[in-house]
Amino acid sequence: MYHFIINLKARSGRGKQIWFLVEKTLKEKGIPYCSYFTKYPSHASELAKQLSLHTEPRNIIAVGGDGTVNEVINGLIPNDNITLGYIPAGSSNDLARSLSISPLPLNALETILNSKNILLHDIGKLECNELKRNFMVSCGIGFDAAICHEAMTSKIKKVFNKLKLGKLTYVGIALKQLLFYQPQYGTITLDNMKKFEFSNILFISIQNHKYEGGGFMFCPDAKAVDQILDVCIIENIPKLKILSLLPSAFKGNHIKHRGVHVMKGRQIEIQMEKPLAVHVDGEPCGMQNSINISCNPKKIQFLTN
Ligand SMILES: Nc1ncnc2c1ncn2[C@@H]1O[C@H](COP(=O)(O)OP(=O)(O)OP(=O)(O)O)[C@@H](O)[C@H]1O
Repeated sequence: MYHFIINLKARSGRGKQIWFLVEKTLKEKGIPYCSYFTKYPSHASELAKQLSLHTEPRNIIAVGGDGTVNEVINGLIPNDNITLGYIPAGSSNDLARSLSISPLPLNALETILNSKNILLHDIGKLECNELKRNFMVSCGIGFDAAICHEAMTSKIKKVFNKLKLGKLTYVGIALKQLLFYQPQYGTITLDNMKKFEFSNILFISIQNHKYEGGGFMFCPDAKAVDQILDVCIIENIPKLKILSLLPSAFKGNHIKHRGVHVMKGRQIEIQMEKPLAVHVDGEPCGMQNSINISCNPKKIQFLTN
């Protein structure tokens, strides 16, 4: 049985059009399904939790953006009876990009209905004080998270999304953040062994997948099945140079630049001088100066081609 958790508000309402198409096809094909609509932020977590408490096999399909999938995996209790599928309906869709899930909803639906392979997908885990949040794609601290924080409350994002210009909002917010952002001293410790110090960190991104932030290939070598996290640190680069560096990250060519460091680890500990914005899968997680990141030992079964 397919259980769809749908965020109709994703991409400023585009989720609604996408669900209309998907539901029409399910009805035409006579496929049994249940649908649940998110009514408020974090509702997807509650729905996923309730669905995963049952013992019979269930396919839980998230329809929305990366934020919706994030909420689903934060509620889901992974077990052998649960498989997760995804129909992208967001504005950045980094999960779909990384897993080569079609941006066309009916193609993504076909993949789910005809799925022959189950991918055992890693789940990243961010911990700081009381806070514990899982992630599918990435988490980050600094400049990139500050953009997520601002985008979440941006009225312009809603307008631009409706005009199918959602990415322009992020460009505008990124330019503004870059202008005022103060790079900071911080340390990163890998696997409780290797400690690195950086004097002027712009941001640190910790990733399961190679893409994040709407198509930036910050960690070209990341794989979401190896229980290893890839880390990209951008430090000590003049602001004007950042402007030329970021476009090169769409193809992963940023890693050749001085000031870009890519590393891997199973246990990542980050200490910053002052609290900075933190995100998981683009969802804000407050201001923190000390975070720990690792992979959950339990993976999630993901429906793929
Ligand atoms: N009914 C609702 N009303 C208001 N907000 C909601 C509702 N349902 C879910 N949300 C919130 O919508 C937010 C954004 O969802 P999502 O990330 O799926 O879409 P997006 O931002 O358009 O896409 P992307 O993350 O790919 O850019 C999430 O933070 C979630 O908590």
